[in-house]
Amino acid sequence: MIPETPVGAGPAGRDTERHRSPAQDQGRAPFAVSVPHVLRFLAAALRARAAVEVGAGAPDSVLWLLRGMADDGVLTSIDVDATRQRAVRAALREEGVGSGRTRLIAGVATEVLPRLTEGGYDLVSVATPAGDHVRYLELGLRLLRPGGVIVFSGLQLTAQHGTAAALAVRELRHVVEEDTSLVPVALPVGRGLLAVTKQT
Ligand SMILES: C[S@@+](CC[C@H](N)C(=O)[O-])C[C@H]1O[C@@H](n2cnc3c(N)ncnc32)[C@H](O)[C@@H]1O
Repeated sequence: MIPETPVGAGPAGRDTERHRSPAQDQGRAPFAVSVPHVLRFLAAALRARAAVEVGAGAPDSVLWLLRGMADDGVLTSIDVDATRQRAVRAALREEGVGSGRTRLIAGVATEVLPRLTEGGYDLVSVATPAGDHVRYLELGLRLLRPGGVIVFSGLQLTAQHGTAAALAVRELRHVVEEDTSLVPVALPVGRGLLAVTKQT
């Protein structure tokens, strides 16, 4: 039997019953089809000690990534919206997450990512709305150590033809398919998820 994972337990902090989001509720289940579960799984499988998140938005993805990462792992989270980052910082404090576990950077991802260490990361998670995904793939792959993974969530894999979201997915898919060194998997999780690793 797979043991139930108590929400908030583990490296990211203590359990808090008060402010439970839908994603956290899913953490009560042994397993669930959810983006946070995939992020935690990838972070754990990769034994991630260094990860990057593009588009923190809400605290959930930050907390679940940290839960999967090594106890001393550091998550660098980039978001252009400083207000959202303040909310993330407050949630991390409330969960008892040590300040050394995260590096919150307020900025435009395409400007911040090139400043990060090449080959220094196990996992890159992209959760921004459709737009610069091909650029994020290029910049994200540069950051990964051999065997590292870049994962896109909220991709709208089934977006209506002709929409900006559909175009973004088509472009990303085209670039991934063209590069035979890349190993992708698309999953119907959330609005659609694509994980890519590079075969070396
Ligand atoms: C959908 S939310 C992310 C949700 C969150 N990761 C979760 O699942 O809990 C998207 C976030 O991307 C941020 N964002 C959008 N464009 C960005 C950019 N160019 N650079 C950095 N952050 C960006 C937005 O401010 C927003 O907070």
